[in-house]
Amino acid sequence: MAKDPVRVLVTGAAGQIGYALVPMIARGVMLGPDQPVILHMLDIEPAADALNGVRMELVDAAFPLLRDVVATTDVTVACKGVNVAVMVGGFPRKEGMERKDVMSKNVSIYKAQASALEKQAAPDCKVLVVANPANTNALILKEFAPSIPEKNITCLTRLDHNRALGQLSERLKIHVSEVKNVIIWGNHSSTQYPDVNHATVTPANGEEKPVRSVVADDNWLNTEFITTVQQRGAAIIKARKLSSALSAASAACDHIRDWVLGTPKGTWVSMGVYSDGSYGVQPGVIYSYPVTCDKGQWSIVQGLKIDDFSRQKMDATAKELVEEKTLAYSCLN
Ligand SMILES: NC(=O)c1ccc[n+]([C@@H]2O[C@H](COP(=O)([O-])OP(=O)(O)OC[C@H]3O[C@@H](n4cnc5c(N)ncnc54)[C@H](O)[C@@H]3O)[C@@H](O)[C@H]2O)c1
Ligand SMILES: O=C(O)C[C@H](O)C(=O)O
Repeated sequence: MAKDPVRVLVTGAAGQIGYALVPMIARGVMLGPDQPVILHMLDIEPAADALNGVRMELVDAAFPLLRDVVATTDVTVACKGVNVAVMVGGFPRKEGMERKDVMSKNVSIYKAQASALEKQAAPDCKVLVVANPANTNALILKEFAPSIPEKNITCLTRLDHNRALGQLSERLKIHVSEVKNVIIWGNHSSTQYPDVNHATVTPANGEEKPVRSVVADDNWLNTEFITTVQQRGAAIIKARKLSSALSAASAACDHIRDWVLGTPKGTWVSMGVYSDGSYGVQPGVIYSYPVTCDKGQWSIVQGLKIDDFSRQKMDATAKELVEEKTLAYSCLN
């Protein structure tokens, strides 16, 4: 018997990420090849024509899984009954801008959209915030939508996680699927800490080994690898004059797919989630942790050994998140 369709909201759907993301969702990349979807697309009035163009292309693409499309500039209509909300709408960083520069514009959007989601979305709606500053936008959304369970509000650090896997696979000249269990700790910003201390490499038909021993270059792992992953967003902006879009859309699909359908046994992924104090991170910020997912619920991987190098980097990114939170509230006053 065919499954009931799932309603997926994409805000900022007329933008770059939106344009890459909606066909992926309509093809089953996010929720599976047997899961029909109804796409809800929201953008603002100046982008209404472009949004209608995207809607027309979705019709023209004749996706078998796509049951309906709602394309609107009305946030109440957009959020009605949605089961998954991917919040991409906002203003992206341009070359030369720091992420803090987009803070004031974007946190006010997330405060306003929090109440629409709270009132209109399905009670079990899973929310993924992509727009920057992603962790702090997600925190504002959580704080202004108190009836949405906090476990249902997350932000995207899967792109950073995938970038770390990509760097290791390039360095080792192996396929990316042979590397797993990197961790992105903290903020989706240049203070994030990409940690390889628990990551492993498993060659086809080979034995699983720690990434550190296979790379055999601690200096590279502790310096260039980290800064390359931290600065990758800026490098893409410099090269494209636009921020990353196809990789962000793909990572958003990975994030929701693993959350809904589960992570493979023995594998964790990185997600920005509301801190419960795990690993000495203060509660009250959305911090990226290693998580496993089962039956639609994520859990933080516990008990990993943290050395002094990691501790200092995990604390630095937590400190930035606390500062961002203060700055966000000052922008809202
Ligand atoms: N977390 C990540 O890994 C990650 C990666 C890449 C980009 N981003 C962020 O994602 C966001 C989107 O990037 P993009 O390149 O698609 O930008 P974009 O400018 O191409 O698209 C953003 C869209 O949002 C719309 N928008 C603005 N205000 C809105 C509102 N109040 N409601 C609904 N829609 C609204 C705009 O009209 C535009 O169509 C940016 O904030 C960017 O920095 C995050
Ligand atoms: O860094 C940015 O502003 C863009 C985005 O968050 C990215 O990581 O590519």
